[in-house]
Amino acid sequence: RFLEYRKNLPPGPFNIPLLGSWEFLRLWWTGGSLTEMYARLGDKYGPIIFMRHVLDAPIVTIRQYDTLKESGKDIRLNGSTVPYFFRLMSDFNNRGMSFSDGPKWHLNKKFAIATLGKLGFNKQRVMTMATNDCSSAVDKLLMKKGQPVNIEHELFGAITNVVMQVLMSRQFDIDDPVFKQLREDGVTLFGIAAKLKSPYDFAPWLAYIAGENSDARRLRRVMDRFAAFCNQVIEEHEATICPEEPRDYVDAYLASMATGKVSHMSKEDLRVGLKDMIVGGMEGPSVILGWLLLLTAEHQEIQARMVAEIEEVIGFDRSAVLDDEARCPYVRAVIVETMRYVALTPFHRHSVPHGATTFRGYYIPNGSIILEDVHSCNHDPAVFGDPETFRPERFLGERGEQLRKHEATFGFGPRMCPAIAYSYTVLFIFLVGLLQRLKLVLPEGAEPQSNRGAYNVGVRPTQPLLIALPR
Ligand code: HEM
Repeated sequence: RFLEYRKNLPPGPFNIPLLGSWEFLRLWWTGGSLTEMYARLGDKYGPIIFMRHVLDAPIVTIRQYDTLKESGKDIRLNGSTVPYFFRLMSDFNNRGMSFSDGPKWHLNKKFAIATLGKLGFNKQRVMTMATNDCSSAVDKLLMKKGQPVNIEHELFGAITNVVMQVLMSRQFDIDDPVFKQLREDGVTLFGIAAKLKSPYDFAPWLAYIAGENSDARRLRRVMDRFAAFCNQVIEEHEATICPEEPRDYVDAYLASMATGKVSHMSKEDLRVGLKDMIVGGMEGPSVILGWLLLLTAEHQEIQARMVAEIEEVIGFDRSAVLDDEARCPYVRAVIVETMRYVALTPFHRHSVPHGATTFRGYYIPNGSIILEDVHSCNHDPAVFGDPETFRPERFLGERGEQLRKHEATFGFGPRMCPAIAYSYTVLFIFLVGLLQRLKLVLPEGAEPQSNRGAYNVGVRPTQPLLIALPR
């Protein structure tokens, strides 16, 4: 470790041996914001910052678009199997997608992108499913008769059911105890995954003696419940599959596995990968939709401009179809601006799993945690001018198209979210479907939403209440 200190490490603040950087200690003590801390350090040290955490654990933070784009392409900086909790979430066997790496991850991800493209992520099919789910959500909101509703909760079932159909041809009632448990487990999983370091990274055996309420035991229970659920889904599919006509993602995987031509595929990999997609598919779209509607309610002038565009292009009597997305540039701009402004996952966490490496001439130690500071990219004043203002117009026209590249919510390079096109389509359908029939307002006295909401891998709205009135 001493020799490591003498290498050409990236710049960063002073580290106290074994205790790590004073900056982390202060953050832990004062409960400050990680994004603000890195904004301050970035001004001083530049786009690559080196710090140590407790027990000297190396943390390399990468900031700003150009640097992030370059590091995103470097597969050595995009591993996922160093933290103990990540290994637990990939079954300690490098399975699935979100918490695995190496050639097997690459092949599983390639399969997922290709299959989801052919199946439900085929835009027209997603549009039809989303339209139906959105329409029943609007009916439910109208039944609230102007009472403030927790919009994230109300729409969670509708938007999540679209991805559930694509993955496993299932729809759930929002009060279904299985669905509720899946959601709760997804939130717990993200909460634990957000921790920068855990004692189990240094001493995995601690997990054997940890108490019932420790993170290790809680996560183990979450994983067991996901395993039981996914195994049941897989068994049901095996009993009813018709390999020539896959109904959903699980069918497609089983059919491909049965050909025997693909050595990286197994039922265990399917189980863990399915868990990754359920968790990703539940959390991302529902939280972003909540933000989208709250910001729409807060900025009435933006809502009015969207409604005018919808009226002109689609009208109020028919649902949106495939071509409408391109014909409603302002609605699209509002969705992109929401992604940028909120920066749902302000830090993407990867790691360096197989030996030390270098980046832009700097030495990056083996086992380093790589933090991609997405917030710095989405809120770069040099690129966006007024990043703290919610201003969808910035994404209109040719300049807007150029600017979209700097919006980094879905990540960079090979580690990018596999469901980007799907997410934009579903959000478009829901936003149009809701605005065609509802006027959204904030309850009286509600505070404007802050994008510094509670951080739990993703940033959730502080107060997700709004009123839906018939239009
Ligand atoms: C608005 C919606 C969504 C947002 C904002 C979002 C965001 C993200 C982000 C930030 C990552 C990590 C990128 C990185 O580590 O660099 C990711 C990865 C992932 N997402 Fe999404 N996501 C969304 C929707 C979905 C949906 C609907 C699914 C399920 C089908 C999904 C499945 C996944 C999976 C499996 C990964 C892991 C990919 C990998 O590590 O290689 N996401 N997503």
